[in-house]
Amino acid sequence: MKREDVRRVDQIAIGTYGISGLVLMENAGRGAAEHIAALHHGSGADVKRPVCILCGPGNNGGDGYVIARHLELLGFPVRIVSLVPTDRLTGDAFANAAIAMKAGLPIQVARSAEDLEQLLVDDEIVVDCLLGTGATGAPRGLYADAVTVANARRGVRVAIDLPTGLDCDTGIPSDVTFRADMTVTFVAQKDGFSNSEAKPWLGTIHVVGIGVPKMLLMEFGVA
Ligand SMILES: NC(=O)C1=CN([C@@H]2O[C@H](COP(=O)(O)OP(=O)(O)OC[C@H]3O[C@@H](n4cnc5c(N)ncnc54)[C@H](OP(=O)(O)O)[C@@H]3O)[C@@H](O)[C@H]2O)[C@@H](O)CC1
Ligand SMILES: [K+]
Repeated sequence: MKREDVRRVDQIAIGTYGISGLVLMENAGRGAAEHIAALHHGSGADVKRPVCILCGPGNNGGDGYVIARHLELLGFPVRIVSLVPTDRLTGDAFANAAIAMKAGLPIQVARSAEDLEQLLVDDEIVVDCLLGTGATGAPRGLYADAVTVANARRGVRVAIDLPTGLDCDTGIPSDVTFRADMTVTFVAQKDGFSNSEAKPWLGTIHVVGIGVPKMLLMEFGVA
C-alpha cells in the first residue's frame, strides 16, 4: 500500500467504522510485541534479552509504549527512550505513554546525541518507534542521531511499521536509515518494500493486522 492510503485506512477505520484509535494501536503494539518475543526463541538461552524501545513524537512512538507493556508481560526486561518529553505527546500516543508511566515502565528522555550515546548500549533488542508513516524527508536532528547511534550498537534491531529514514512509497533509504533485522508493518506491506534497494534496511518483514474490517481492506485492494 501507499503511505497515504494506509493513513486513509486508519482514518476511515476510526472515523467511519467507529473503531477507536486506541484499539488499532493496541492491536498494532501487541502484534509487534509477539513478533519481537518470537525473535528470542531461536537463541535458546532462557534469559530474555533486554529490549530498548526508541519512541518519537507521534503514533509510531505511541506503538512503542504498547509494545513495552506487552513485552513486559511476556517476561522481557524493557525500557523506553523517548526523544520528546511525554507531555509533548498527544492523542493515542499520549494515552499509552500515560498508561506506561502509571504501570511503572522505565521511561528516559534523550535530549541530545550525548544522551543517546549513553542511553543506548550493546546487546539489546533496539526497537525503532521513532518515525512511521507520518515522516516526511530524511530524519532530522535528534532523530538522525538516534538512528546513527542505534545502527552503531551491537544488537538486534527491529523497525515498527517502517525503518526510520526509509521512504515507504519508493523504498529509497535516506543517508541516515535504521538498519533493521526485522520490520513489523501494519495493515499491509508498503509499496516501497518491494524495491530491492530497501532490502538491507528492512530485514525480515512481518505484516500485523490491527483489526481493520475486511470490507475496508477490500476497498483498498489488500484483501
Ligand atoms: N490510529 C492510527 O492512525 C494508527 C497509527 N499507527 C502508528 O502511527 C504511525 C503514524 O503516526 P503519526 O501520523 O503520528 O506519525 P509518526 O510517523 O508517528 O510521527 C510523525 C511526526 O514526526 C515528526 N517528523 C516527521 N518527519 C520527520 C523527520 N523527517 N524528522 C524528524 N521528525 C519528523 C512530525 O512531527 P512535527 O515535527 O510536525 O511535530 C510528525 O508529525 C504509523 O506509522 C503507525 O506506526 C498504528 O498504531 C496503527 C493505528
Ligand atoms: K519506525
